[in-house]
Amino acid sequence: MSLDLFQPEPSLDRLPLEGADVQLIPNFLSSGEVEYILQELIEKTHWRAEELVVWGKRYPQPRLVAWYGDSGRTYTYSGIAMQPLPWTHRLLELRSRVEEACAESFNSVLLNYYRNERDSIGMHSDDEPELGPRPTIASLSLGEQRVFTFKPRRNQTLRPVHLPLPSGSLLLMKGETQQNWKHGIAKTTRPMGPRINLTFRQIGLTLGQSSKDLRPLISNVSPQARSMHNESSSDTLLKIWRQKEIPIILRRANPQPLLAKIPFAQNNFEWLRDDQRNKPEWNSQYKAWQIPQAWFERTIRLCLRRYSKCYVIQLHREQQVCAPACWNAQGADCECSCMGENHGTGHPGGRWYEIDETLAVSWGVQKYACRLFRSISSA
Ligand SMILES: O=C(O)CCC(=O)C(=O)O
Ligand SMILES: [Fe+2]
Repeated sequence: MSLDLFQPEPSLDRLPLEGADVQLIPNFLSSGEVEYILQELIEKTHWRAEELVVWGKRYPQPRLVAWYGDSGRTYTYSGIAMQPLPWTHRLLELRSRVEEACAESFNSVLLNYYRNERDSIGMHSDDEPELGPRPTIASLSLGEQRVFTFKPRRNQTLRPVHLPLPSGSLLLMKGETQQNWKHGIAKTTRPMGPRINLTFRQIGLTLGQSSKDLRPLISNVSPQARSMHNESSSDTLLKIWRQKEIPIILRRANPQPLLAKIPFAQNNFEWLRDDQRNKPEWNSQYKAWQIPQAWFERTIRLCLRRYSKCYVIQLHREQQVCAPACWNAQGADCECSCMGENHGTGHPGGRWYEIDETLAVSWGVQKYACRLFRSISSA
């Protein structure tokens, strides 16, 4: 094994990424160090082959993973609350070197093992609430060089940035990076050797039991398996989902159908259909009716007429500035930052509903708003 005695000084290159703070230290580890650490990590890490469950269907995750860290930092992985494995000597050594380089401290590390060119990680942001609003993530790469792609989350005028991550490099993502950009590593057709990536993170307080049964319902088909969520608001959401008095309309990302959970009545099928050409379909897994997206406004009005109250759960774009399109809206659809508070207020004749309660909940990379609608006129 050869040691590089004359490594160049690590350099800190800041990437020109708008609304982000990303730095790359190309030679954080020497090639000699990488050689034995990579082999040791491949052999000694307790790798897990995870599965993603999306709508009841299982998909193997295209890489192996492992989670190490301080005890008591529960981590929710594909709906399973997981305890980290205790730090090994090697991981502690790497952690202290990384901490020194970026003047931050970390209490956990996620390892990803990309076995070959077919392994990948889908586009995602590491924006789980437990990481805090402006997390620093230090990402150490060993082995085959793979291309790390950044794509803007909202500002579509910005172009994707492709950054090759050399073996031994340390990538630091700080500040607003996770709020404004997604990242991922695509599969390639060119054969690739093994690569291990370690992301050091500072995880907030223990989450406790996760709300497993609701999770697959509103997580979108993101290959990003790791998802942590805000437990108190997700528990409230779970209670809302389980109650049987007030109907719930859940609008997920397009093109998935709406889910309508309606208190039991013999004629629900006919009532929901209301002479439409399409038919509601019963989803026995979620005990809810699947109905077309286009029925959103009509179904809310139907529910308010019959039950006078109705929960509406839909995507919430926290960063989307509330604008005239929202104030002058006539319908119930509102994804913007006001969570429906200003919605339709500028429209003469007023709204046909009031909002009684609002709840924002993070679920994986998505944010949802749950609003309780109450009818105020003959809807
Ligand atoms: O493998 C990498 O470089 C990225 C891993 C990553 O984004 C993650 O674990 O969140
Ligand atoms: Fe990530």
